Amino acid sequence: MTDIDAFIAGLPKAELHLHIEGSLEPELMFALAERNGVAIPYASVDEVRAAYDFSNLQDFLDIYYAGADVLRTRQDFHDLALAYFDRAAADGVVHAEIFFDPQTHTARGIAFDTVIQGLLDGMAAAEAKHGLTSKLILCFLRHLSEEEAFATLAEAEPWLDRIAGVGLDSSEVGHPPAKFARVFAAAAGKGLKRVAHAGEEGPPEYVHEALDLLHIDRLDHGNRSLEDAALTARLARTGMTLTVCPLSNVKLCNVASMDVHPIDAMLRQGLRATINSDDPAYFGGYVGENYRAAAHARGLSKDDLTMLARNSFLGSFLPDADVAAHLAKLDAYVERSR
Ligand SMILES: Nc1ncnc2[nH]cnc12
Ligand SMILES: [Zn+2]
Repeated sequence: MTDIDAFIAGLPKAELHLHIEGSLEPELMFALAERNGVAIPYASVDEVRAAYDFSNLQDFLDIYYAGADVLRTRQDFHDLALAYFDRAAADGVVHAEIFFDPQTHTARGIAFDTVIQGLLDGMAAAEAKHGLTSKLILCFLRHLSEEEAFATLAEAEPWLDRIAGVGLDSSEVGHPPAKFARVFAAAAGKGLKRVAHAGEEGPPEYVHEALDLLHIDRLDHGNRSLEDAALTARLARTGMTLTVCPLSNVKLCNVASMDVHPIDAMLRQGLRATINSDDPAYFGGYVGENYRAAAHARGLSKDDLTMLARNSFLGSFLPDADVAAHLAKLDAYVERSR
């Protein structure tokens, strides 16, 4: 382990961009398929991993939605969540704000309540086991209609005190944020925070829409904002958090290789960038691996890494006092590491 790797391992961090369905490891996929008597189109774990070769977001999404079919019971969602939290805790994650895609499950006849109860069970178990705190963000699938998003928000109504915010994910190009302006306004009216994937594959215009029409509190990915200097300056000036996912960007061919990843350029331009894993079971690594890959390829310094971890707490939806407590622990860690 290099000095930088050891520094990253011990660095307290929050993860702000993680799709819980994207943490389904092939081993758990097989175990759940067997437990639930679900047929899957793979003969072995190696065959599953070999299928994870994507040329774009849609290639990945097709496999990701198919994989989620093994998730059937409250216990399954608990097991999925706790497996993620175990990995995250091992990487120094002390707080996680995780996405879930209820429509992927309700469309298959799995009740919204089954999904959320299982995830909440997993979150409680993680706090008891690791002291790792977490929040839930309900994502609307943008390839589905506004009407379906409103129906999902209605299903979430009994659970609103357990949901921190709403997000927007799935196929970006052709499904601009504008399509969801009214449902995001309704979510805001219910006191929910708002985040959206924008500028992952879609143009800078989608980031403008996410800001101006969805009134987002946090920007997921946002890479293509860099193509628009005025937009980049606006994001920097307003202290907007970007949840950047380096391994995802490379796996989905949005960035040609880690050697040219713009994470350091983002920091230099004053953006509040963070590092996250997106769909770690599919993209080759959890948050620690994302930090390590970016650090080695882009020559990130300990100061850069500390800034990324600091940004993860500043960009979280934790109360100010909790953020301050996390930052104090981060500072103490950095001081000890000098
Ligand atoms: N990277 C990503 N972009 C859009 N939708 C997603 N759903 C899961 N991962 C996603
Ligand atoms: Zn994502």
